[in-house]
Amino acid sequence: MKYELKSERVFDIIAIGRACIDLNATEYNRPMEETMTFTKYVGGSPVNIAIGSSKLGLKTGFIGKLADDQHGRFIANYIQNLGIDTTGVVIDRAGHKTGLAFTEIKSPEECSILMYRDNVADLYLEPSEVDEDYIRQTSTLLVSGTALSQSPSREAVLKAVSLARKHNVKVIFELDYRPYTWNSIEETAIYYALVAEQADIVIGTRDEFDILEHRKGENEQTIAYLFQHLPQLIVIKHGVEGSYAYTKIGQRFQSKAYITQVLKTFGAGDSYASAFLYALFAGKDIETALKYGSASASIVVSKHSSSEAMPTVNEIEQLITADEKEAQYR
Ligand SMILES: Nc1ncnc2c1ncn2[C@@H]1O[C@H](COP(=O)(O)OP(=O)(O)O)[C@@H](O)[C@H]1O
Ligand SMILES: O=C(O)C[C@@H](O)[C@H](O)C(=O)COP(=O)(O)O
Repeated sequence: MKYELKSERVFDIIAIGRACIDLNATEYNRPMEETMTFTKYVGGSPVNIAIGSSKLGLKTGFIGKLADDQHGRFIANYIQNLGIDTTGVVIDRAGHKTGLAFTEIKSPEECSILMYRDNVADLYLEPSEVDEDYIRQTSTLLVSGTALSQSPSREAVLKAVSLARKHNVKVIFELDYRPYTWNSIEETAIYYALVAEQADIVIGTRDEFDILEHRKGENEQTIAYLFQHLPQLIVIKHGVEGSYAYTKIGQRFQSKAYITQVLKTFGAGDSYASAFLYALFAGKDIETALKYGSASASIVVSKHSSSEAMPTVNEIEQLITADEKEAQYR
């Protein structure tokens, strides 16, 4: 079964939300208290997805607010050099700062993120800074849940979603739940539901769907709820246990995670989303798209960064083929 995304506009994907800095512990397998050096990368879920998509050859743009500082300029240069369109990027003139994510890698299983996100420029994107003509040029709009956590970014995103609907742009909602940017779980559930009900594709982990539904649920309950609304395709990730895709017409697809030598666990979701979406644009069926997402995530969790480590199509396909060959001998 296919859910085809058509590459018929100037952009395949425009992502909206944060572009920040990841500072990943250079000496890993220890607590952050004992880490003396960090390596700098571009980070932030939606820009990571834009980077991953662009590396896979999709025509990609980004809408977001960058701080007028060294970090903001580093991010802008990095994404421009990758060929991501930055027409929708706005520079903050009010002194807000770039968000920082320090990552702790205690062991491959024990990773955490220490985020510095007070007064971050990305959450100051104004509705007036979202341009209708830009949105109408894309086939899909990728919305990050964190961008809904505070005003005015929340209203900017709601405006983008409404323009997307007006211009027949498919809305992809990546739940991307970061607890520290929200005031309460009740508030998160309200805005998540608002956007999820209007999205065409919703992607998240099982835990993130629990936040959206404000209850501990099962996949079957989630799809029964969301398929009463606009979504056509729902992807629910279960970490190393694999992932599922459900269609409105009642199909269910599944992929395992590709076992690898894990260095750290973050970056999995963003690389998964870019490769899954790439595969839908490439005309692959949903089951194959799940494999692309899972293989891409497996590659990224074996490397040090989230953004820089985003794989090429060739790397993803080699991993899938090698796994299939190996399965013949198992
Ligand atoms: N330890 C792991 N080894 C290999 N693949 C993994 C691992 N953890 C996650 N993945 C892959 O990444 C996907 C997304 O991971 P998950 O942890 O569910 O999302 P997120 O990173 O958004 O929290 C999973 O569906 C799986 O394919
Ligand atoms: O999203 C962030 O702000 C931090 C990311 O850049 C970081 O690399 C990360 O946590 C990615 O996590 P994922 O959701 O597991 O892909």
